[in-house]
Amino acid sequence: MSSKEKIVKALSATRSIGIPDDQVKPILRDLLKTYDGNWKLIEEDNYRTLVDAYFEHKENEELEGKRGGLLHDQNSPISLKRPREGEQQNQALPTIGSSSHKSVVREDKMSEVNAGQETTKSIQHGIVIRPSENLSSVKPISAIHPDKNAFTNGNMECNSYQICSSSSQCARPLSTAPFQDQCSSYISKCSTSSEHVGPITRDQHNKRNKSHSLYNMYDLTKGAEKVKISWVNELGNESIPKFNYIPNNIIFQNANVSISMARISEDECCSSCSGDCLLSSYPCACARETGGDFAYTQEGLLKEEFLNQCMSMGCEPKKEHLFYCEDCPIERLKNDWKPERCKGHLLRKFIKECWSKCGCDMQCGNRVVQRGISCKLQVFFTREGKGWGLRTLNNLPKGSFVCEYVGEVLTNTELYDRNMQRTGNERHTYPVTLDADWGSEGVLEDDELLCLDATYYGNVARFINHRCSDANLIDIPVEVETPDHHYYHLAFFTSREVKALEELTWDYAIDFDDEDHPVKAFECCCGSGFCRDSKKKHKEALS
Ligand SMILES: C[S@@+](CC[C@H](N)C(=O)[O-])C[C@H]1O[C@@H](n2cnc3c(N)ncnc32)[C@H](O)[C@@H]1O
Repeated sequence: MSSKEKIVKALSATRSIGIPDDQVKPILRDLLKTYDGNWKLIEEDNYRTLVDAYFEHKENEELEGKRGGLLHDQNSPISLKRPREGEQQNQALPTIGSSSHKSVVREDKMSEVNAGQETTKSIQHGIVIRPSENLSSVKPISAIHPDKNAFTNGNMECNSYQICSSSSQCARPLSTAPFQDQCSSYISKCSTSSEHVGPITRDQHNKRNKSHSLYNMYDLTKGAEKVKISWVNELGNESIPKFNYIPNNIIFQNANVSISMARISEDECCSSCSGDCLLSSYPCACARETGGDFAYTQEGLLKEEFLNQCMSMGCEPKKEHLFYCEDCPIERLKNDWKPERCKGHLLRKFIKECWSKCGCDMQCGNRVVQRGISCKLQVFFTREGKGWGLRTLNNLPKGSFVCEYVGEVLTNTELYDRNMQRTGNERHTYPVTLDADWGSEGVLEDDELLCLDATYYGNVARFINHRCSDANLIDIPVEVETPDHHYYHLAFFTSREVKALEELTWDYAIDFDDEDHPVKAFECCCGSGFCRDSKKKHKEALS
């Protein structure tokens, strides 16, 4: 069917429920723009997205009319105007959608944190530092055994309640309450809620979508990223969960992240460079971390060799990639009075990007992650029972940067404390440990080890679901402003070519068979032929 025919069909569907063509046309034009011309998403469910968008638009128009303001100009019926870069950062952070499963703890925490956010003082590349006095209502850290959270993962370190920031397999799941068995409830929810046939009426729409906001649907970042990120639920009524979108990490309270020019030596930057370091005749100091060769190609992709090395290190780490500590806290946790010898901790490969002390410009080819998301992404409700997921709307070549994992920077102790306050009813968890450089720092105490928690504040990466072994994303640690690797950025790159509309997935490195772990892992619905969740496979075999 030609585009013209598709438009005629769409207009006749909306006309049949009384929506005038001239009013729906600009909405359709905007949806096509947002979905990158993907008609499938508009046609599905008898043009439900289009009808929803129309009613949302109408509601917003009425609201604005009441307030005496104009929502948009006539040429742009759905105004998606975003602030220019930089404008957003000193504003209150945007809140998304509404959660159908709120917890008291979460609500309390949100208001506490919101109180602090208004007085954000300084914003430094990648990290917004908030004065701790604004967060004085947040519960102080209780005395916790330093190793209470730490668990062994074969030859790797992980912390309980956290996703391993490594593609290696862990011998223990790193799960918290939301990692509990949720698949079945999701599936039953989906199958009952997707029965809508025919375009919906305004009343139906109002009842169902009270909390939807057209603006959120078009861009869940609310202008915080360079690109808009839309979200859709093609299966039911559930709205996107409530969280505050932040494009850069924010320190929660006690995390020791020291960013200073003085700490960056001349050897650790390229102050004499200019323009684009990738074009210079010899690699500058910033390529030293990656063996004298930049990790990126001039097209902005990760170099194949570097990517393959990272992937194979994760799957089958060699002895030289492992750090063995003398008094391993992980082994000590298992058997305090007679600990076994350390099994080794993976020393991961880092990318090092140029930064503010370097002489090159922002368009330098060695500044990919810090420039932020540039591909077209969409958050969608998955069919398999995993909740929300992330997909790409464009084909992505192997080695493409997708996004960084962004959240609040917490110490492991703070995360433990936060987890203790959870109700246990949360469906999903969003913490990641920054433990890629275990070896060089020696054994870290829990109030030194850093984590990222995207539960309340995070970016689009919080929607990336797990897939066992053959996920299409790999997480790679990236040094930007802190040469010591205690704090770093965690960036996702495609590990192979990914086609438009494919879900983007990441191997959380969970061991689903670990019966001893105090918290049950979620039942894996990844659908991979290499799925490690044997219980799930067993269930499927029986049915
Ligand atoms: C980082 S969140 C991912 C986004 C989440 N699906 C959502 O709706 O917000 C991690 C949570 O997603 C769910 N999840 C991720 N991968 C899954 C999988 N393969 N099977 C089942 N649930 C999964 C689990 O509940 C997990 O705690």
